[in-house]
Amino acid sequence: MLEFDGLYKAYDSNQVLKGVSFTVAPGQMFGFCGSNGAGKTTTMRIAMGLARADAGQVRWSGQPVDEAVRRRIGYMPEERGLYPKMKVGEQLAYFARLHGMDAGPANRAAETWAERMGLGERRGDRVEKLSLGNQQRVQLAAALVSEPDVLILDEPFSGLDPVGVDSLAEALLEQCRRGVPVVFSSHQLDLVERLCDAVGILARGSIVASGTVAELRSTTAGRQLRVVVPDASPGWATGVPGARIVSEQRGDTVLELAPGTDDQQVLAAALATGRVTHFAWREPTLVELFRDAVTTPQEVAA
Ligand SMILES: Nc1ncnc2c1ncn2[C@@H]1O[C@H](COP(=O)(O)OP(=O)(O)OP(=O)(O)O)[C@@H](O)[C@H]1O
Repeated sequence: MLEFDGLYKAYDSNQVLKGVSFTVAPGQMFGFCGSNGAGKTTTMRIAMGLARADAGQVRWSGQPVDEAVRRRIGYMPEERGLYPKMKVGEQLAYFARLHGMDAGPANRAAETWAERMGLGERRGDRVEKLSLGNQQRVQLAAALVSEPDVLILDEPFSGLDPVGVDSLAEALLEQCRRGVPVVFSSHQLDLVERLCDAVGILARGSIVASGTVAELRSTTAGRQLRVVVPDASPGWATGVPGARIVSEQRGDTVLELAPGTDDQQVLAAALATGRVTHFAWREPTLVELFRDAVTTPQEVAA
């Protein structure tokens, strides 16, 4: 288990982290979300020993993460960290050696990962000659080349084209299948929703929502119903008891139903205004859950 336990961090008077706690199980893909400046990078940097927490601890398998443990962590920093003049293959082998691999296996792993990230033909090129997206792939390969026990990746998908996203996603899912806990930060919430078994949303210095996307959905305040009545008179749902109109656009209405409200009453009201072509409960997307979590004043721990 990778545990982030009660992390506090202030930069001068800016109290960035106020008790950040979450756990990532072996084989779990954890999406770490939060607005710009919420403290995701700071949290990851603390795990990697690049920033010091004022309080709290990061543990792996019950042990505080120290330099020896960090050698077993594949990390992708937000600021990236490649040597521009070094060739792709040499660079990957170098990172593998840094993590303790011998020369032979390091060279083989470099070859394998260059190939897997679609960089096979660029192995002999200097990194600075590559496009930004391809440099990103090298950076990812550098995090994966030592077959780490844990992966901590700061916005690994940013800047990748759809093919790059797919090859990285597949590589990460494979790591999860090997039992590696993977935590990555991202603003691409559709991707997080698609890939992650668990999500943590950081806001106001702590995790305000965490769990599977299904769990986050079950803790949202109201249930939403989408009703389409193409010929409806505007505002038809205004008088339906327990229903609040969230949006209404040319007969396409989203309603939030208070607990205990009978959806059949809503259906009857809809039928009374015209022909109903769509009537279904609507699952909030992660984007909507995120907006809700970062704007809700009280903290919602799941
Ligand atoms: N070295 C530093 N010195 C002073 N303040 C810092 C330092 N590093 C980060 N901060 C501040 O800490 C806060 C959190 O920044 P951080 O980079 O961790 O957020 P983030 O969630 O990763 O944001 P983003 O999504 O924009 O990358 C910000 O207010 C930032 O200005």
